[in-house]
Amino acid sequence: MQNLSQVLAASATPESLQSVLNITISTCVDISNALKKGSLAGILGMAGNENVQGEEQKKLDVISNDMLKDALLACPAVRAIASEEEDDIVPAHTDGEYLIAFDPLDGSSNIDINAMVGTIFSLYRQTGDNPATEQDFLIQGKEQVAAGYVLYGPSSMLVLTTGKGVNMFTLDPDTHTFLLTRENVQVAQDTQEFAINMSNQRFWADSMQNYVNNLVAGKNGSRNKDFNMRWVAAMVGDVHRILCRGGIFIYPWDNKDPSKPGKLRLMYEANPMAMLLEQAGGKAHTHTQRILDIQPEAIHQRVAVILGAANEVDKCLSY
Ligand SMILES: O=P(O)(O)OC[C@H]1O[C@](O)(COP(=O)(O)O)[C@@H](O)[C@@H]1O
Repeated sequence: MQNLSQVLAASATPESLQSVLNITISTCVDISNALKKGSLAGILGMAGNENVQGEEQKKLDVISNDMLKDALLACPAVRAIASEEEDDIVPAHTDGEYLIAFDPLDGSSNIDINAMVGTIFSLYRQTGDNPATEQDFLIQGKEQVAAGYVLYGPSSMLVLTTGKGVNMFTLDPDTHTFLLTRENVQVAQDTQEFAINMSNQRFWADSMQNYVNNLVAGKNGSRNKDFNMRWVAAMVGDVHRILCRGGIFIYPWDNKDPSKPGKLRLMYEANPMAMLLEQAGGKAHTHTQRILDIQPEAIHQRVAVILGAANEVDKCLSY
């Protein structure tokens, strides 16, 4: 079975990009090992601070962020980093080639119940003579040179694209290496499985309420087929299910806080997942545009997300 380095070399991935990916992913192996210890290592529970999003940080949000930050700032190919847990971007090496944005621990509400969580990352190639600024990160998602996530579940899995399809790797706990277990993943065009937090239904736009009501109506409704629902409460887990067996994932706009266009963050949640879905033959949109075409305005910008099976995303948008 091929390991990650062999797959990256075989796909002619530039060595400098390989170095950033290898450091990111080997740090995820350390995070995976830490997670396995859980409360034995005293790493569960709250950290006692709030992040720039106004969310209470979990201890593991901070621990995983510090592990990735320290490892990436020490990598000469890294120009700067941006993280869900960092207020501002952090410049690294001015002569570095890559900007990396990451969500160190996605699905934080699942940590203390021992459910699925993950690390999501997005890379851009950019050089410059001056230390990087936030402005340097505001690049459309379609310019990403790599995107992926590590899912910490029953097994730890890496799902990665460098723009040449999507591959899945499984962590061998004995050798601590990711081995290729599924190549060139493709998502079915149609589906009968949807993922959305139904408890927010009364806050959605009428169009979204109509769309979801028709899913729930199943055979008795205009869709003439039954739909199943799943909600992992960790985007990384819901997207992984869709890459494995299809489906649609939606975190729509809602009027709980009309000032926010959505809950999920563009740079280190929506963009990397959108690149993975499109590389796997799926689609990823907000209510109004393709996510990878969005011109970012801020590092922690939020967007609505509708992604998954291409025909079902089109159906949802038709509402
Ligand atoms: O709590 P809700 O409304 O179900 O939202 C769950 C969503 O929020 C998130 O947990 C947000 O991510 P973080 O945990 O990184 O803040 C997503 O992973 C998930 O899809």
